Amino acid sequence: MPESTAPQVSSFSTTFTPAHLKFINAKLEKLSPEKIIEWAMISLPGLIQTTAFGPTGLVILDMINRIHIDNQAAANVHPTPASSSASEDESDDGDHHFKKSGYNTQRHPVPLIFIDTMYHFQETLDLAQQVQDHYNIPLKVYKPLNCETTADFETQYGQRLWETDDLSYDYLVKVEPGRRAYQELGAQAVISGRRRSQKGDRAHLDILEIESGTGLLKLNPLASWSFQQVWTYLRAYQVPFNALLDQGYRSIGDWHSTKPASNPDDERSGRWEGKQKTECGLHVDYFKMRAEFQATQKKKQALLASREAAAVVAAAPAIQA
Ligand SMILES: Nc1ncnc2c1ncn2[C@@H]1O[C@H](COP(=O)(O)OS(=O)(=O)O)[C@@H](OP(=O)(O)O)[C@H]1O
Repeated sequence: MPESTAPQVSSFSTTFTPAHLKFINAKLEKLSPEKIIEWAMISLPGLIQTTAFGPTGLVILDMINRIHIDNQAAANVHPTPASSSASEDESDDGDHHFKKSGYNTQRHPVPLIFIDTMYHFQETLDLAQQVQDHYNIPLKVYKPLNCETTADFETQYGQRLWETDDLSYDYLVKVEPGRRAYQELGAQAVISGRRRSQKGDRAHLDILEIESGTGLLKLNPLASWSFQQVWTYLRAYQVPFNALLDQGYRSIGDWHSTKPASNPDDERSGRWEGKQKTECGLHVDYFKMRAEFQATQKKKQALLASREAAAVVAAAPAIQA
């Protein structure tokens, strides 16, 4: 049974009371997303961004890069462009390179993680590469435990696990790898691309949340934006985006649970179509999810054991005869 080590408790957020959180959120509500992100980059230790390269996450990523560039410029830092030769460096001053090369030559200041469920669209995987090239960022990819390929996953858990045991599927492909990422990177605060206009559980999303039990901070800097605002930003700043958006997709997850949006007023209407489900588990109570997963595994093991015992009993008369 895949297990991460016990979830760490964020030492930073343990100093927050509910009153502190309310106060901070009231302040954050008055800030633009850029200012929220800037505040987080300065104030929150162990800050990382988790993204499936949805339109919201791409806006956030672009904003982080712009803030980083501005900060470097303000601090008069002159990074060496990855592509320039030594002789060019001698003839031009650093500032010239900085302006000429733009943010493609900057080191990304907030670690970026992507959970590869093994069932993403090829368009999403292509975009992941495009984004890394565009921003010159080292992407940290996390996969289901002990799985390099889809075949590895299916050897361990069977084919189309989402049809037979949706909860275990979500835990194995998203929740556990995500938690492993947070542990390994020492994350204390995680930026996500959720927005209130995505409706469902997200309709009343706070900008800053504290995960119960672990104290992990979750920051949703674009909580107040509409899809249209996100889209306008992407086009205005020429941010790379998923080719599936041009085919009517609005929210993009695994290929087997994602379709173009069926309702133009509900951007997540193409996710888990025909099911009650609205979340993959990444943003629900971690301990509850883990407990349910463990209970399901126990039941499966008990069932297997009783089937094996029944088979032994059934074979017994044949052996005696
Ligand atoms: N596979 C994967 N890897 C890393 N991070 C992920 C992943 N799936 C979801 N997320 C994070 O959740 C944000 C909302 O995603 P979705 O609207 O697609 O919903 S869901 O999480 O799949 O239910 C999503 O926002 P974006 O950054 O806009 O993609 C991420 O912050």
